[in-house]
Amino acid sequence: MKISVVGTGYVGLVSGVCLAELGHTVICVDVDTAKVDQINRGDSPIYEQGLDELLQKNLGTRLTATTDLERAVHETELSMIAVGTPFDGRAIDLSFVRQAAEMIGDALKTKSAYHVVVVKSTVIPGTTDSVVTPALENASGKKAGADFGVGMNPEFLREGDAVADFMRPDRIVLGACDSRSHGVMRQLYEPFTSANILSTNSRTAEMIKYTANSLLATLISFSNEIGNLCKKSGEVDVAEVMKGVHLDKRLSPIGENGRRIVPAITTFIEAGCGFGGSCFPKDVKALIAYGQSLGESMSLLDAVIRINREQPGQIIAMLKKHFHSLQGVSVAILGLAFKPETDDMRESPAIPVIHTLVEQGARIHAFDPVARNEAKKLFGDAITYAETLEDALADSSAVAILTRWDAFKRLPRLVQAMHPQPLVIDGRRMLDKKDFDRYEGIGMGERSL
Ligand SMILES: NC(=O)c1ccc[n+]([C@@H]2O[C@H](COP(=O)([O-])OP(=O)(O)OC[C@H]3O[C@@H](n4cnc5c(N)ncnc54)[C@H](O)[C@@H]3O)[C@@H](O)[C@H]2O)c1
Ligand SMILES: O=c1ccn([C@@H]2O[C@H](COP(=O)(O)OP(=O)(O)O[C@H]3O[C@H](CO)[C@@H](O)[C@H](O)[C@H]3O)[C@@H](O)[C@H]2O)c(=O)[nH]1
Repeated sequence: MKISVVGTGYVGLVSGVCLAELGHTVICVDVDTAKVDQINRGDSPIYEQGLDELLQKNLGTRLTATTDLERAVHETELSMIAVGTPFDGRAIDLSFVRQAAEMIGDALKTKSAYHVVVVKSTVIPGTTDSVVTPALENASGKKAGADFGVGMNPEFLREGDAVADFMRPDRIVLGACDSRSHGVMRQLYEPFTSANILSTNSRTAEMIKYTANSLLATLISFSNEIGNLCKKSGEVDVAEVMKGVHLDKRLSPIGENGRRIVPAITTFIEAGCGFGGSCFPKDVKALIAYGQSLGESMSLLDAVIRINREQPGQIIAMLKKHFHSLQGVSVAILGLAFKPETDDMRESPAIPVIHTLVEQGARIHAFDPVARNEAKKLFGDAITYAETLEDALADSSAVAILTRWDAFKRLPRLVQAMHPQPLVIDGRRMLDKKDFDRYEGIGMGERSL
């Protein structure tokens, strides 16, 4: 199938490259000439495991990039809109989606063959039907359903695992205005014979995406609230508590052989220093705003966001337990991006942690295996940036782990060689307390083993 993907950010580029790998012919379109040129050189503008290899493998044969949206629409059967939908504090900003739809509609004006337009961006329920479809109809002078198809296909990939998630989807949600559009959209994913495909209307597809992210964010804030309580209640460890809770057969069913089926919920229950990234904070806030615009209080999701906003403060509180003042204290911060395997700093818990520590006079030596350049754009000279884990630890009085990078598992050996050992603050509960002289873990009560 011939596909054009409009927007070459995380979602657009990963989708375009992976669809080409599946055998489709893909034209990636972006308004950003520098990005387009970079893609055409075989160099991905984003850091994502395995993406460069697949890009280089398919480039020039099944994959090309361009700024010429009109040509891309004319040469393909389906266009995917994968542009940003930032949250402006009150509602999601649909200007990029609207603009992309108008540009596609303009191109459809001079195209006689049937074309399907699919929204892949995360948009609030009703957007595809009441914003995208009218924009396409007005610009093209044609009628949705009769002259062209429209659909909504939310994306569930995780940054850092985006290629693997796209290539092995656990579900594909297809919303569309009619069965013809549904049929064309199904062809996109024909190679995925074992994925669950849920066909519905666009409004439901839009709601599924927000609900999925809101549930995961809720699980995290729930674990963090319980973790903060465990921390204060003595010999209690949130990791053990969650294990005990999730052995409930209603959460982790038992199969016919008497063994547990893959536990239903084993992830997103890890207490930590909070969730970040370009999706959870934005999507939960957007759903709250949408719900409140319809008269719903959305109080549960409001609490999810409030707990998350306060959670990085746990790192500061643990440090303050050990240092009378943070003035002049040398702190190694490990992990700057919002999670491992990405250089994405958007809404990273490291941002409030570092700003607070700098305000209180601490000296920060920060290390992240891939996010150093992105972090420099945010913190400039206010902190120093280590090249290696060893370099970050040198002369530190405290070490705070903010993301779960595998590389940080070397920490016990490195810390044990230091005299005196720095205080270790484990914001992701990835290390063993027993390996350190002085250790504080999120959600781990004072005297827990
Ligand atoms: N990042 C993720 O992990 C993720 C996962 C699932 C869903 N989403 C959703 O997917 C959407 C895109 O997110 P992203 O992170 O890929 O965004 P992004 O900001 O990384 O990329 C958007 C791209 O669209 C381009 N663009 C804007 N207007 C354009 C136009 N008119 N024509 C062509 N290109 C245009 C921009 O130049 C940019 O390259 C958002 O709605 C987001 O919520 C993101
Ligand atoms: O038990 C956990 C799991 C995650 N996190 C944090 O949650 C955030 C988000 O993590 P993750 O979900 O792995 O990353 P994203 O790339 O933001 O992916 C989410 O957001 C995407 C964009 O909508 C969706 O497509 C994905 O399905 C959804 O998992 C990160 O800051 C993690 O540190 C925790 O604190 N505890």
